Amino acid sequence: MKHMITVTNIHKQFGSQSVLSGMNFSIKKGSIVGLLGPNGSGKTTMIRLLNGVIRPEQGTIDINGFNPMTDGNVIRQMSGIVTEGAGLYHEMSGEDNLIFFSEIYEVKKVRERVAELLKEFDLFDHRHKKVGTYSTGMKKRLALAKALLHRPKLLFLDEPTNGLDPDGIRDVMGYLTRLNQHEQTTIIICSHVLQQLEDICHSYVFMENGRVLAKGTRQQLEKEFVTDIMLRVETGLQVSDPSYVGHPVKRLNENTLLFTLSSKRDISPLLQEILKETWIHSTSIENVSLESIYFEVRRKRHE
Ligand SMILES: Nc1ncnc2c1ncn2[C@@H]1O[C@H](COP(=O)(O)OP(=O)(O)OP(=O)(O)O)[C@@H](O)[C@H]1O
Repeated sequence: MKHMITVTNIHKQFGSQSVLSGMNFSIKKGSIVGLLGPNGSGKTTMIRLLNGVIRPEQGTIDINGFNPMTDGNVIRQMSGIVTEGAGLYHEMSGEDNLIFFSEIYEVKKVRERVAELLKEFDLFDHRHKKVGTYSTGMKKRLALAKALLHRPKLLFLDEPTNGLDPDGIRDVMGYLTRLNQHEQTTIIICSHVLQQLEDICHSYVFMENGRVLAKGTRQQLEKEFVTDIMLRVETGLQVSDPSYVGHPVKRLNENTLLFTLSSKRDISPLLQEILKETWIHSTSIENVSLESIYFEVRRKRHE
């Protein structure tokens, strides 16, 4: 598959502060990628470089064959961006905001496109209200609609779910998944709320202090960084040893045991062994969530 973005050895300083020091990663066309890292790790700076708003001291960026430093306008035409500020006009209605930005982006059939997006984002009934009176969720949805007016092939989202309630988060995530499936839009999401990204991202770039700590699909990261599997089993099994059929085990409460396994392949034989003796009501792997992989990556990198 072809790459939409290739970032090679990017360095960026603000005054004497080095913010990015040798960033390398690439993003496949049509994928959803999570750019993750703690506050101040340089995520927003990276997005601004990709957009051609600021320039690096060193390194190259290729976006679909274009260079943000010289072809910023082409890249802004083919991409949409949602940032914290969102750049909406609060004294204007939601609809007028979208019409205004349609002209900037030279959108064709403005009325139809604006109505379509207002409906898609559940804002049609509120289209005549001033944006200043909108709730946080409505503003976020309008910002997304604004970013999508010109049907961009590439979408940058900086903390798209900040301030949203659980329903709002689910709606935005659902919309992004559909957009990616129907239009093959490449989507880059910066966030530190890992749980929300788990279901929608195809791959991840973990950042820290302006560097890439690790990157890959969840399966790749799991393979590289998760050595032991922690399996939680709700069962009537009575164990007295610190181990059962060769696997270390710890009792968490009356009916719950935590097994440490060296691979997922150990799960079926272990459960079969338990079932010979007693019941099992549920099992779950404790340490393969995106969040625990992320902590494991950081722990291993700091060893
Ligand atoms: N225009 C600027 N001038 C000076 N310093 C800046 C500028 N923009 C960012 N920085 C600094 O660069 C560092 C990285 O900031 P950046 O906003 O890229 O991080 P981030 O990973 O997006 O963080 P957050 O999760 O808090 O949004 C911070 O120390 C910030 O203070």
